[in-house]
Parts: sequence; C-alpha cells; structure tokens
Amino acid sequence: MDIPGLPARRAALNLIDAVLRRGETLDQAGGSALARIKGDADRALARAIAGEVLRWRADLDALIDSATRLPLADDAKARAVLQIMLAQVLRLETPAHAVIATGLPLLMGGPRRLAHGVFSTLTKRAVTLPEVPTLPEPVMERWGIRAETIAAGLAVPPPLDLALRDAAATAEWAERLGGVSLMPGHVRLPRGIAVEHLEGFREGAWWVQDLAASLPARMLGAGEGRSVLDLCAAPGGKTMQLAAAGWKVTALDNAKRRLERLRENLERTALEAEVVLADAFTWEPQEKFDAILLDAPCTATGTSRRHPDVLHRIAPRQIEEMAEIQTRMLARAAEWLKPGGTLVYAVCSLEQEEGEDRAADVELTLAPITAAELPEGLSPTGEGWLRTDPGMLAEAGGLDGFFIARWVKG
Ligand SMILES: C[S@@+](CC[C@H](N)C(=O)[O-])C[C@H]1O[C@@H](n2cnc3c(N)ncnc32)[C@H](O)[C@@H]1O
Repeated sequence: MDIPGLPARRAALNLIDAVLRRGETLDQAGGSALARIKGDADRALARAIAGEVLRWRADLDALIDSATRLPLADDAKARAVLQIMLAQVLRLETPAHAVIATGLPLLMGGPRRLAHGVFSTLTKRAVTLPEVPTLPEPVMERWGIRAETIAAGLAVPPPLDLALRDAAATAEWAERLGGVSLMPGHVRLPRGIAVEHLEGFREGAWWVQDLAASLPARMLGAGEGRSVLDLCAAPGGKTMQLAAAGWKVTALDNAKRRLERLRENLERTALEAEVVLADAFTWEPQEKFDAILLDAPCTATGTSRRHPDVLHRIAPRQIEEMAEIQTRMLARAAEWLKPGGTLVYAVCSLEQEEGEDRAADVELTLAPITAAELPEGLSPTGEGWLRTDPGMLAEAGGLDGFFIARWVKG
C-alpha cells in the first residue's frame, strides 16, 4: 500500500521529467503521468507541484546548492525530489512533516539521509523564494531587456478570465459571478475556481479565455453577416467571439480532437460556424473572405504563466520552425482575402521572430491598432501593432503574452 499522497508526488516527478527530458508539454505528459492517480484533488496537486517546480526551478536549485558541500548533479534524482519538496513548503503551504513523509520514500534505496539533511537545513534557515522567479538563462537571453518585467508576471498562476457571449451584459455577469471587468465582454475571477459549477456555464453565457487571447478577434469588430475565416480555430475561443459578434464564420483546423472540442463549445454556447477539418497548406476556399483571423500555431511562450513548461522546452530550433510555418500561413491567408478585406494575425508567443519579424514581411496595407480598441493600460506599438506580455496590467492580475497585427487588402 502506498503512503497517502505519495502517488501524487511520484506523478509530479514524472511530469517534470517528461517536460525536461522528453520535451513534452505538461498537458501531454499528464496523459500517462496522471493516469493511475485516483481522485481529482491528487491530480490537481501533482500538476500544481510540477508547475511550481518548473516556474521556480532556478531558485529552488540555488537553495539546494546553498545547503550541500558537494553540488548534486543536475539530473540527480535527489535534486528532483528536493525540488518538489521545497516547492510544496515554499509555494503550496504544505506542512514540512507531510512533505517529508511523501518525499523521502521517493528516494527508496537512494540518498535519503542527504535529502533529509538538505531539506532540514533549509527549513531551519526558514529560507524563502525571491519575489520574482529567476528565468532559465536561454530565456533571459532571448527576452533581453523585457525579461525582468515578464518574470515579474510569472510569479503566480493567472486569474480566471471569462469571455461573455453577450458583451452588453458585462456589468450583470461581473456582479452575478463576483468578478471585475477590464473591458466589455470580459470578466475576471480569482484563480482556482471550478468553472463547471459557475453560474452561466451550462447555458453557455461565457467561455474561459485569457484577456489577451480575446483581443485578436476584437480587432475585426462587428461582423454584420460578413464572412470570416478563422484559420487555425480549435478549440474555438475566437470562433465563438466572431460568431457572437455577428460574423458568418468558417472555422478551420487540422486537429480532429481539438475540433471536437470546438464543436462542443459551439453547442454549449448555441453559436454557429461552419467547421472544416483540413490542412491550411492544402485546403482551398471556394470563395474569398471579407476577413481572416490567423491565430497561428506558435511556441506559446506567452502562456508561461499557466504553462511554465514552455520556459524549459522552447529553444531557437522550435522558434525557427514556427516562424517558417507562420510565414507560409500568412502568405496563403493574404491570397484568400477579398479586396478591401481585413487580416488579423496573432500569436501567443513572446518571441520577436514569431511576432514583429513576421508582421514586418507582410505586404498588405497596415491598419494600425488603436488605444481605443484596447483595455485601459495597454497601448499599441509605434508601428501600430500590439505586443502584450505577462508583466503588463500587473495590478489587475496580468495577461498572457500576445503579438497582434492587422492589415487591409488594397
Ligand atoms: C494557437 S492554436 C489556435 C487557438 C484557437 N484560435 C482558439 O482561439 O481557440 C493553433 C491551432 O493551429 C492548428 N494548426 C496547426 N497547423 C495547422 C495546419 N497546417 N492547418 C490547420 N490548422 C493547423 C492547431 O491544431 C491549433 O489548434
């Protein structure tokens, strides 16, 4: 019989290992690492521990190294176990005795005394983590002068943002759910709420969508029955926004299971779209569109608040691969626009190669984004693009990192 709570800690170790050694996302890794865990609470605990270790890994390592005479190897199991033990006391408020009882058995036959010694030394010293996580070196180099403010936005998991089907009812929903709104159609709630039990979920009055992720579709305004191609649409957050804003939506994606989620989302919210399972590189539309929203596949480094695995998985090779895909998709999208049509390009990436550099190559006429279209506290760049990062709107709870640009076809 396992000690209660031990399977969750073992699963946390497996999740971290899958991210760091196999380059999997936490979501992908969860498929096998969490399969044998019984109970939602233990699954959530395993995910929370793994997430906190990935968020604070450099700082946890610095603490561990400060308490050993001979540094543990980077890939030593004792280091990994100490990371999950410390993340629990320092981030999840788990009592030290529970952490020891569920941590040391993971080192059965290994250096348990050493791990116990390091953990006790650090707890006796009452160590704490810094206010802002130290980012992995390659990430700091990539983000340059932006790294410090972005890191400040990564210290805690994000609040829960909802997008409303009926923007006119924003004040009503903010009051009913006890949240705050940062712009029409948006309500923000504290994190950790089970959405299925919230008022309005079953009737499809809203869906979960980060404030930054809601901005690209807003850049197309009201549809008034005009046609829009939501290129790379699944699981459908932006499809629902566009349908709710009166667009006649064609929602295309090449991922079957993600498109099933899009269909479920449309059904729950009673919104309509023509759903197309196809590859954007081989599909050809029968007619051109009044507007196209290209929410392109990307490295997703802008989502590191909720997916801290991206801090460790993404390297220049993936960024280059994505940039190439984005360039080719932008070229196809530009061909499928009617004259006078509008193209919006978006990526949830903080990498210049996927944002600014891609936009600079587009040969359509820029339609600059204006401050009036954005929540208070955000402003467009000098070029008329929008760049958000997790350090922005900090007092209100932050937002994901996105790059957004808009053009019209002359
Ligand atoms: C950033 S996500 C889209 C999120 C979506 N717009 C939303 O708001 O819910 C990018 C999507 O691109 C899709 N994708 C990647 N390569 C594709 C391709 N060659 N053709 C069509 N879709 C593709 C992925 O399946 C993924 O769903």
